[in-house]
Amino acid sequence: MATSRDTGVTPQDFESFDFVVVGGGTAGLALAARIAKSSSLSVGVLEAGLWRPEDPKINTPALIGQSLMDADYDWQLMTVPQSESNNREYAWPRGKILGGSSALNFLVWQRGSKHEFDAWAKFGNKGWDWEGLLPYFRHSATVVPPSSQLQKDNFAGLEEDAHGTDGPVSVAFSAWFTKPQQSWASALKEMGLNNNVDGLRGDNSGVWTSPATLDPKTGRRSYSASAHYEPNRGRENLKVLCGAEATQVILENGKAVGVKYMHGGKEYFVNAAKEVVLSGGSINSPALLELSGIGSTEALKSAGVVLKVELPGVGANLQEHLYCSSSYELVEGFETWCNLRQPDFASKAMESYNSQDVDRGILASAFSGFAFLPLQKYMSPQEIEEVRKEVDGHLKSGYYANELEKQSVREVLAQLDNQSIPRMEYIFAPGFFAHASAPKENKNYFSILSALQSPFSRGSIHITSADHSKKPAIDPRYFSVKADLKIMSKAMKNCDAVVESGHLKDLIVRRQDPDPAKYNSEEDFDEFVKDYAQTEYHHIGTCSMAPKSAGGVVDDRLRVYGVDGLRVVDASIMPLMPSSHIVAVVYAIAEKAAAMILEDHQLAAKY
Ligand SMILES: Cc1cc2nc3c(=O)[nH]c(=O)nc-3n(C[C@H](O)[C@H](O)[C@H](O)COP(=O)(O)OP(=O)(O)OC[C@H]3O[C@@H](n4cnc5c(N)ncnc54)[C@H](O)[C@@H]3O)c2cc1C
Repeated sequence: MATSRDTGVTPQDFESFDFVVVGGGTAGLALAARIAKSSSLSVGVLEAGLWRPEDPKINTPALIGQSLMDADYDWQLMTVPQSESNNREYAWPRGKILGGSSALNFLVWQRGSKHEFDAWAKFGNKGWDWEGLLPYFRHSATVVPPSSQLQKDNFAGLEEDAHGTDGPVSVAFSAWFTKPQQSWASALKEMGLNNNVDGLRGDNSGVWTSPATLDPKTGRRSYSASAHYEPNRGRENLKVLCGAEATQVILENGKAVGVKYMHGGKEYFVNAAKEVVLSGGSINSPALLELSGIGSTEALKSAGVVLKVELPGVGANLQEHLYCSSSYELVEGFETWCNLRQPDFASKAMESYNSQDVDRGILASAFSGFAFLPLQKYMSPQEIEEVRKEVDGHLKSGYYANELEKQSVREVLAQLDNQSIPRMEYIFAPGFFAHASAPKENKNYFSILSALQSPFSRGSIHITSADHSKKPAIDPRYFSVKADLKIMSKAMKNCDAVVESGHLKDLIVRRQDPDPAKYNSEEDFDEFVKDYAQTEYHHIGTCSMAPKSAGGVVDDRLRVYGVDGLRVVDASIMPLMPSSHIVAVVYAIAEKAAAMILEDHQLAAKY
């Protein structure tokens, strides 16, 4: 059973603040801490989950995945059946814990392509281009450069001027690598991918080694509870109430004046003298807006909620990366995360992890091998033309819910020939990371995860009832634009070409997934993807930042249209998916939002 610690705050001392932040997750804690550090304004954070600072499942990097869909840590959400994915319901894990999804995530630290952020600005969001976000990417983290050995052996690199040197989140490179990762990177380079020394400078194309949210001093995960809450716990003007689930934002005369919440089975109200900020994440922020009467007439009517502010974009423009895995059995002689399944190996690994050595070994490691490709690297011009045609058809057919959805899709189409913007990601997993079969005992594997970076499908999230305890209907409409399926299944098929290169061939016994006895043709691979693709946990867009007329929910200062004193600050405001893992983007959004909020109250952020 997971243990938790008390933040020392009760509903009785949580009655009124200048700012009430809903959600002590990635963005919520980063924002709250920056405001509290920079001013004397008071900030109260409501978090549904508990604070678990000593939990090894959270702190130990290589134990990722162990807390997913577990009620002690996770909201345990599922999608509705996905008709284009053989009616599967996908699990959508989300952190329900202080630190939110940054406590559960896979620690990867990336930023995407600068063109994608420039597109955010193009949609009408002043100051949200790459140059406008870069200072906040820097403020959010302290990035430790790799050792010269790591640079030499594992292609790890860093251009120091692009990175933060004194931000709250600790970012560093894993010190443990499995040898086949180097061979995999060499094979991809031989196939024509560029060797990108540092993929975090706005050009993320090619093969590179990614850093992770690791604290090299402790060997632990660095996340928003450890980076933002713990160092600021003593501040008089910052209070965090855990185990408190917000159920409604209360509006008076068009202004958000506070939040109703449940704690210990009782209902309470907390007053917000200046503003309420929703940081509940891409699923819960739109749901809370709808529970509060803010959303589309249709969605609120069918849930039985009285409409207070008509805002049709709430819950629309849902975008998600998906991935699907290929697994490969390795010949004898390599060490991988699979070894951690052996009790002797695992206990020795735990000893070195606890030993305080500089290099804490395998348990302090995270995913680090990445390749980002344009479609042109594995699809023919004719196949790319078919993608264009199909998406063009959807643009004309009424498939997309609003102008922003169309604009964001048109942007991807217009840039499809720009090969510096990746559309596919390959992740090297140093272990068994597949879903169609189980690993064989005492065998080692590596896996290649093929992840769709610029989905054309758009979905939605809406509440189904006025009762906050009922789960929302999550409908990403996976593969409703079939091009998304083709782009993924062709990328998976292309993995064969990668592993058959001279660099890897002799290291592999066989491909285990997709099973070569069953999956060979292009159609077989399509079926495999439909049956086994998984969420990459990167959900965005449901409270998009864009002009209201296009379907936006917040303006470019993240203020909710039609309500005073209410903002949304989390992953849900991204109008177009970046081609990267997104936690670094969420932290940058929170840092930029804190600076804007302080500015709006005639104050300046302190770094
Ligand atoms: C399993 C997993 C793996 C991932 N791997 C990576 C990765 O390796 N790299 C990467 O860059 N990204 C990764 N991501 C994505 C990234 O971590 C998230 O996109 C990001 O953390 C989201 O931040 P957020 O602030 O929007 O939401 P969250 O961090 O999820 O925060 C929302 C918080 O609000 C709380 N909350 C919600 N509703 C209420 C309510 N009504 N009342 C009170 N509290 C509420 C939640 O409990 C939560 O703490 C992963 C995500 C998951 C789940």
